[in-house]
Amino acid sequence: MASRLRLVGPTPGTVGGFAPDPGVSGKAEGEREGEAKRPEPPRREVTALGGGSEVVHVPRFVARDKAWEWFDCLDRTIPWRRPDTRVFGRLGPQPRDMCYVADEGLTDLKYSGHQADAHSWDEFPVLKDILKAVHEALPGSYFNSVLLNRYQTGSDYVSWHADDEALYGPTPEIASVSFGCERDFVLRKKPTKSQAASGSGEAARKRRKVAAPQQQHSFLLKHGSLLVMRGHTQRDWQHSVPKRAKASSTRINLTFRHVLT
Ligand SMILES: O=C(O)CCC(=O)C(=O)O
Ligand SMILES: [Fe+2]
Repeated sequence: MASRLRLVGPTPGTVGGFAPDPGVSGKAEGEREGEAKRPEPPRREVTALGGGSEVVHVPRFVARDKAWEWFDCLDRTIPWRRPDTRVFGRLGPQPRDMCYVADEGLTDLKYSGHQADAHSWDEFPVLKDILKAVHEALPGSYFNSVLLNRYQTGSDYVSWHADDEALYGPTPEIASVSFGCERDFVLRKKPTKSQAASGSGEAARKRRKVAAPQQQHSFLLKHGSLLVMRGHTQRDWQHSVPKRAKASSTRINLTFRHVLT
């Protein structure tokens, strides 16, 4: 479906935490004497999903080399774990590695029957650097936790879900930074109450598809990209990172969240 896409210019010099280099002295055409040249800010694409839900995508949030430096550091130093979780009643290893970092004293994060042990930011200076870049790119935002996921191959994935736990409040902002292998990130509209009541079987799904094709949006999340979900996105939409046979290398994703205190 056609997406309602807006391209907007970000706050100059703040995106990605990469403020203009004070040493840059060349003047662009039309620039006034004494005015420092600013590097082009990364392009932002804003997709209005309707009903007060919005996604902001910054494909080149982090410069390539810096992003590889961060990838290597995260890959090597994070104590990755693959815990058992319960999906549709079945207990099994989560189909990706994870780690959770949060401010001290916050409400615990529980999902799919698993309680994530929170590490401290002080253990991982690299995460503080990435958090700083995210805060500078999103003035007014405040994140106090991050869930890290590592997808080792294209068989690793995250299934359809919404990050709609009560600890994030009714309209959470979630900032997702990706490194390494590019993967599709797909959003689909949650079924309405009457659709859900019409059944969950294959026949009901087909009936619904004919009556109203499910709204869906897909974003290719590249190395060094940022994607922000805002407003009612967690209430009204689900998201997933599907398996991809062709994805042969590791991807690391960080979702920064604000746990209400
Ligand atoms: O890996 C991603 O892009 C998304 C991860 C995600 O949705 C989650 O951790 O809740
Ligand atoms: Fe999620």
